[in-house]
Amino acid sequence: MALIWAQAHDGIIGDAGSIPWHLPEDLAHFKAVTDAATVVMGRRTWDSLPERFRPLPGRRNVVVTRDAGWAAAGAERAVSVEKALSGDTASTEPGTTIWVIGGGEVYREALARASRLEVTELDLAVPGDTRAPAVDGEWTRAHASEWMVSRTGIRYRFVGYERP
Ligand SMILES: CCc1nc(N)nc(N)c1OCCCOc1ncccc1N1CCC(C(F)(F)F)CC1
Repeated sequence: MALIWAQAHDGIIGDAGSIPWHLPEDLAHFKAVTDAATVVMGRRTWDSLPERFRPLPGRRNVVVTRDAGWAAAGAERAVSVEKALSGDTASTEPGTTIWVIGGGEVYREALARASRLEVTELDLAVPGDTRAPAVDGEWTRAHASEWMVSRTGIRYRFVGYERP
């Protein structure tokens, strides 16, 4: 299973339930990487999705929430990341990756079982209340693009990590 996120300086990924920047190139990257896969997200991330992307088109959407009464059109519910990964969700066709797409709590819960990280790094300092999980020494960097400049002027790059 893999995690994908976009972070500014200090690992900031969100502020008050939304992403405090607009980086169109990252949306395109996210769309391309997670296309046709199964995505697992926390309920707050589900709520943060723009209406037209709820559910994320062309993907199985699994929402992690302890609220047994929660339901939403286009979403499957799981009580934990563990259950989301081991339930019938995991029966997605072999070879398709399960992508954990946010937010902070779900990343932390999923990291221990992840073998791949796709991180968009933004050269941007913004205030935020949510941080990406720490990427420690167990991870090796599998790829890193050169720094690019977004049409919005933000410098960014795509970095991938792997571990056995
Ligand atoms: C893109 C934001 C993003 N970037 C990376 N690298 N990793 C993520 N985990 C991630 O957060 C996905 C869930 C939040 O997503 C959005 N939050 C606010 C506005 C828009 C979105 N997107 C736009 C693209 C859309 C499509 F279906 F086209 F992919 C899905 C919803």
